[in-house]
Amino acid sequence: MAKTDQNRYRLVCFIVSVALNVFLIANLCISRKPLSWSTRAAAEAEAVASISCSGHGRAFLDGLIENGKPVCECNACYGGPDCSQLLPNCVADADSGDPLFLEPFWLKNSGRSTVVIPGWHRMSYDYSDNSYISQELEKNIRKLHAITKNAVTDGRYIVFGAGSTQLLNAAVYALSMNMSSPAKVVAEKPFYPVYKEQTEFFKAKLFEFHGDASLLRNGTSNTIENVIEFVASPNNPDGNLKKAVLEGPSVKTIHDYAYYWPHYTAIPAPADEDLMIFTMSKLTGHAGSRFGWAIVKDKDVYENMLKYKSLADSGTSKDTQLRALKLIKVVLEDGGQGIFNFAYKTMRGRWTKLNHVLSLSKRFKLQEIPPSFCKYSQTVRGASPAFAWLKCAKEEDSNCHKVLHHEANILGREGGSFNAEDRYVRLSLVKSADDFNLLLDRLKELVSMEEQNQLVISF
Ligand SMILES: Cc1ncc(COP(=O)(O)O)c(C=O)c1O
Repeated sequence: MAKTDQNRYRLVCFIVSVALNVFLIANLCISRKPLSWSTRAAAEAEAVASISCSGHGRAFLDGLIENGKPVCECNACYGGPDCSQLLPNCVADADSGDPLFLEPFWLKNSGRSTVVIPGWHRMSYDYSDNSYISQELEKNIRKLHAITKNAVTDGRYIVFGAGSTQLLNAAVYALSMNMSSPAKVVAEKPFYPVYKEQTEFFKAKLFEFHGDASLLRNGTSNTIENVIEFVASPNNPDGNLKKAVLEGPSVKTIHDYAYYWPHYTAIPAPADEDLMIFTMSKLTGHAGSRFGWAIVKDKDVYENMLKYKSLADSGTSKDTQLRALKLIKVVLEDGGQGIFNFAYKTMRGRWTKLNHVLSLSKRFKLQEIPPSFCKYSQTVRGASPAFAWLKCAKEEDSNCHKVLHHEANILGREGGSFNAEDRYVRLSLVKSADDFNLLLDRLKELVSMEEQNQLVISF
């Protein structure tokens, strides 16, 4: 190389190296820039998180304050200032479907899932496109279904609701608006009680609750007109994957997919129905945030649901939408692996333990759900339902809820609430570990009493 070329080469190297150093130092300075207005919020959040409630409760920023500190809110059956005391003779409450089993996942992922909401955040009724819906959230919901392989969203409209509860009724309104006579709203038993309760409570000229769908199926064909059928799959209470029992030109179906997540069921294929409803409550466990969404094929139905939403509450809270966006982004970060593995392992573990305890009983029978192939995990998966649908097998135990309550201090939900026989009782498996462990202990005692009684009889 000639001397002048060598000098030119050295000069270029020198300039590149100086530029690189300037860039790196500038970057370092920017990333080290101290936070300003958000530090106070972060300090408050960390202070409340550091309050110890013995692992049996939690203190919250908006909880009651005593001696200048938020107080511990204890899990059921625990008390005392730090929730360390187990309360004697406390009822094992397995009634509600409060999905607190997911709380440990979010405690472990506090950093990734925290949102800071400044006082000026989205004060308007609308987003800048004059809608009530965050486009970014809608985009991420579509991605979520694509990675989970549980629903088709291409070419569909999405409506947000205050939980899926609100969307269930919005869907009944929207579907019944174009029917020639009041819609008969039905569901095959056993069904989620809110379908009946809500339809009857919001009584309108457009629709009425008509009971069990299978009774209509068995009737004459002209009764299957202007019908709206609710189908929950997996079903609440029994965890079965279900299809509509009615079909025909004037039958509309609302597919409630609250539990169609890898936590609770194998995903056999993406759902591809005209009207599908999902909820954050059972996906991330944030029932308190009240966020659900409907995926709708028909434009008129979508617009009627939007109209319902606009008149009911002028759109879903922007704070809720921001939180939902953050949580869904955490789910998406690792393709769902983190939350879906945690949730499936927890639910599967609970189901296995429950089966083990009840396999020793002749008096109580659990529903059977066979293993099946899951498109999400690409494996065959054993059952992991959200609820146990327990049957009292003995003739005289005709009210299973009463049997559990009187003999074992367990609170379930009567079969009758689901339009089924009271010989069945639903036990929630999605609550906190404290709730589940107490339920399991009480069932163990009940089954061991059965074994002792049998020993006495055989002597
Ligand atoms: C089958 C079913 N659908 C809908 C809901 C309502 O959920 P949310 O209003 O919290 O979205 C529930 C809640 O338990 C449910 O079990």
